Amino acid sequence: MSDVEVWMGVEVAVEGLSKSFGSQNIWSDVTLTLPTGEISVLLGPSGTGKSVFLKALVGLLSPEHGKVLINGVDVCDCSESKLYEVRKLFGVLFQDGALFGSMNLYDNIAFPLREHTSKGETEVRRIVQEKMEMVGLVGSETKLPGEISGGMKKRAGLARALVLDPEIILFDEPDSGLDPVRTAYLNQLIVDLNAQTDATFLIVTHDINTARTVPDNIGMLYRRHLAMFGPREMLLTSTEPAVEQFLNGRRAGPIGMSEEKDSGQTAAELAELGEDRGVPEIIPQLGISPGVPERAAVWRRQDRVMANLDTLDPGARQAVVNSLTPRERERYGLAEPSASAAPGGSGTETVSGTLPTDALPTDRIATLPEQSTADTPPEGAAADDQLPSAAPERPRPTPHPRAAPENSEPETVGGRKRRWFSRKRGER
Ligand SMILES: Nc1ncnc2c1ncn2[C@@H]1O[C@H](COP(=O)(O)OP(=O)(O)OP(=O)(O)O)[C@@H](O)[C@H]1O
Repeated sequence: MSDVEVWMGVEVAVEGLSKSFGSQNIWSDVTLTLPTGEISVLLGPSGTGKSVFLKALVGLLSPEHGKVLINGVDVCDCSESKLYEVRKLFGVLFQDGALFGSMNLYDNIAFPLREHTSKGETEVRRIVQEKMEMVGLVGSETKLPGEISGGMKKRAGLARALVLDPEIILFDEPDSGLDPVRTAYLNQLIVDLNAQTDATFLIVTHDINTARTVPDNIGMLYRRHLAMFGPREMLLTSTEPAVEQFLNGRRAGPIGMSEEKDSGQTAAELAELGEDRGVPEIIPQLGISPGVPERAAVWRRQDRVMANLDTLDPGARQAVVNSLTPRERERYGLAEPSASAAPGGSGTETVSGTLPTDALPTDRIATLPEQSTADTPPEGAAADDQLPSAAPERPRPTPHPRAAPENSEPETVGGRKRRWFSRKRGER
C-alpha cells in the first residue's frame, strides 16, 4: 500500500428535492445529509429513482424543487462555472466502469488527468500508478477493457474515479454482475479506500449483504419518497414493513413484483409471517484491512450519533450502545450494559445508560483526540477495529491536518439545521 495522502470529504446536504420526467413523478421532498467522510448506502426497489438521485447530486439532471448544497453551492441553482467547480469534487463509479474500450487501463485511468489538468506525463504516471496500486491493478496497465473480468473493470473504473482526488465518491451498483466473493473483495476495497481518502461515499446497491456490512448510514427510496435515512442501526433494526422486507429480501410485504401491493394483501402476508418477521441480528460493520489507516469517519460518526441518540427508536439506540467498547461507554458517560442486552436489540430491551443529548460536552462532539501510545493496537489488530463491545479498545486516529478544524463545528451550518436522520412524513 502506498503512502497516500489522506484528505477529507465534504458534506452533501439535500433539501426538499423533487424530480419528475413529464407527468412521471420519480420522488418528492427528499431531504438528507450525507455526513462528511462517511459511507452511506441508498437502497430501494428497482425503478425508484436511485440512479436519478445520483445524477441530481452531480447536477446532471435538474430537479424541479429543492437544493443540493455542497460547500455552500446549490448544485440545482448555480452558474455553469460554479457547477464545473463543484463537479471536480466528485468521482463516480458507473455500473460497468464506463471505460473506453479502445484504450488500455493505464490510458483509461490517466484520461481525467490529461483532460482536466495540466499535469505533465511524469506526474500523471505517478498518480495513475498510485491509484492502480490502491485498487490492486498493478501489472494490468496494458490490458484492454475487453480482456479483463467484470471485477477488474470495476476496480479500473474506481481507480479512474480516484485520480482527481475527489471529496465525494458516488458508486452506482458497484456489485452488479459480480459473484459474492468478488463483491466481498470490492466491499473491503471500498471500506479501505474510505479510510485512505476520508472522502464522502454514497453507494447505490441492491445487495443486502453490502447494505448490512459496509455503510455507516443507510437510506431507502420507496413510494416516490425517502422512506428513511439514518445510521445503519436505525434501518437494520427498523420494523417499518417496506424497510424490513427489503433488508430481508422477502416476498411478503408491501413491495410487489413491479409495483406496491395493496394494503389488504400486505397486511395478510405480514400476519401470516407472524413471529418470522423481523430483521436478523445486526452483524458488525466491515473493518479496515491490516495496514490501512483508521477510518476517521468512524469516530466522527460515533460522536454525531451519540449526540443524537435520543432521536432514535429504542432498538436502534440499544444497538448503538451495544456497539460501544467499555472505554467508549465511559467516554459518553454511559453505564455498563445489563447482561441481557445483546447486539441488534429488539427494541423491547431497556437502553442502559441512554445519554441525554445535552450530556455530551460540545467540545467532544466530532473531535478527534490525538492518538496516544497507550491507544496503539497490537500488530494485526486493525482488522478487528469495528467489532462490537467484545472487541479490544479502539484507537482513535490522528487527524489529518486538513481534517481537523472544520470538523468540530456544531449541529448547524450557516444557520441551517442538519437533517441527519429522517423518516417518511407521517411517521415518528
Ligand atoms: N432521462 C430520463 N428521462 C425519462 N425518464 C427517466 C430518465 N432517467 C430515468 N428515468 C426514469 O426514472 C425512473 C427511475 O430510474 P432509475 O434508473 O433512477 O431507477 P433505479 O432506482 O436506479 O432502478 P434500478 O434499481 O433498476 O437500477 C425509471 O422509470 C426511468 O425510466
